[in-house]
Amino acid sequence: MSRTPVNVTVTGAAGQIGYALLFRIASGQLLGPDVPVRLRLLEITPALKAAEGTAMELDDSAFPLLSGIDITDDPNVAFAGTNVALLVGARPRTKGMERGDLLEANGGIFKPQGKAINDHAADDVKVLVVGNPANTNALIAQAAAPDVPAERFTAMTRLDHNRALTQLAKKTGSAVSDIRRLTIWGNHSATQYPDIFHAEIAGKNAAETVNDEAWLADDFIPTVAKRGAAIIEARGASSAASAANAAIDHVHTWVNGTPEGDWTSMAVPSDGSYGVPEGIISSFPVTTSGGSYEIVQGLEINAFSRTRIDASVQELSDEREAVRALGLI
Ligand SMILES: NC(=O)c1ccc[n+]([C@@H]2O[C@H](COP(=O)([O-])OP(=O)(O)OC[C@H]3O[C@@H](n4cnc5c(N)ncnc54)[C@H](O)[C@@H]3O)[C@@H](O)[C@H]2O)c1
Ligand SMILES: O=C(O)C[C@H](O)C(=O)O
Repeated sequence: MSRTPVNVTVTGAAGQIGYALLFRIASGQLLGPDVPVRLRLLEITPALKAAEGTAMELDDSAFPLLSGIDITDDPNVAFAGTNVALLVGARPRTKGMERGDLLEANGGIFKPQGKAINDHAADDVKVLVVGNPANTNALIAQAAAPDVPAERFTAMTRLDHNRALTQLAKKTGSAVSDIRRLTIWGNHSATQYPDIFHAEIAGKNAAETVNDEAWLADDFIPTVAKRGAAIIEARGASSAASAANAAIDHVHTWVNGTPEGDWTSMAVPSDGSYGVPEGIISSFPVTTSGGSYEIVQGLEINAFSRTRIDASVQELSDEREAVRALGLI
């Protein structure tokens, strides 16, 4: 291994997603088959032993690209020199918890982590927030890191993007690899809007190919938007391997670029594009190149899409107001 290892921090490393994610990072699927990685695992103190168990299994896998593993319950240590930060650990909603309680509990996690990233991460740090509510958790972390360029803080809607690809492929009898330019707009929540009006299937417009607005409104959109809840209902636990897969996809695309003529979906700080209020972390169509991303510009938004984008963006604005009122941003 001649290259300096890339430091990758994973929070919530002993959780379900962590277990599905770490082995794929160590095998080179996150950054590439020639990029050595050093893993930093952050957990809460009671879960350190479980994280150590996972680290033992990582050792036992003898991954040629894995140059070392550090385990800690201190964010300042976990984010020291980190190049890629995957913020997975979060406080789940429990019975009787109001939305405000959930945001406040997560503020207690993401604010100090944002500050630790601000104070200790490498200059080129890229942050992906997976832990829910992902968009607003990313906003909280970003607000606590004024010295890090805001655009380095992103949240994950790639799982929604991948879910939408498969639903559309099934409906049209095509392969997921035939589909390009699909977009998830807004929040990683049930208000998200999977948009196929600019998508193409084997070069033909997807909405025209489907030609079934009732299916779009009553089947496709709710199936994608409520898929997380459907998985919880079926498994008794939230999606883990598919979420880890999407996290790998998100960072891999961010670092290595989108294919020519295609784009992906990432929740990123809005620059005001498409009427989305500046600063909220909302999902957009983005292209990536050379380790940076750009929001795709100039798409025509029809009335069907406008209503749905606005509804999801309104939810994000409300979440921003709620965390502002709690003093979290
Ligand atoms: N954005 C998405 O598409 C998406 C998809 C699936 C799941 N999720 C979310 O990802 C999160 C993790 O899911 P999971 O199934 O791995 O949950 P999990 O409960 O199995 O694991 C979470 C882990 O985070 C740890 N943790 C809690 N607070 C922490 C802190 N302050 N610092 C470090 N670690 C901490 C816990 O100890 C636990 O090990 C959840 O919020 C879930 O809702 C998001
Ligand atoms: O953890 C959840 O609430 C669901 C998760 O965000 C998912 O989309 O699978």
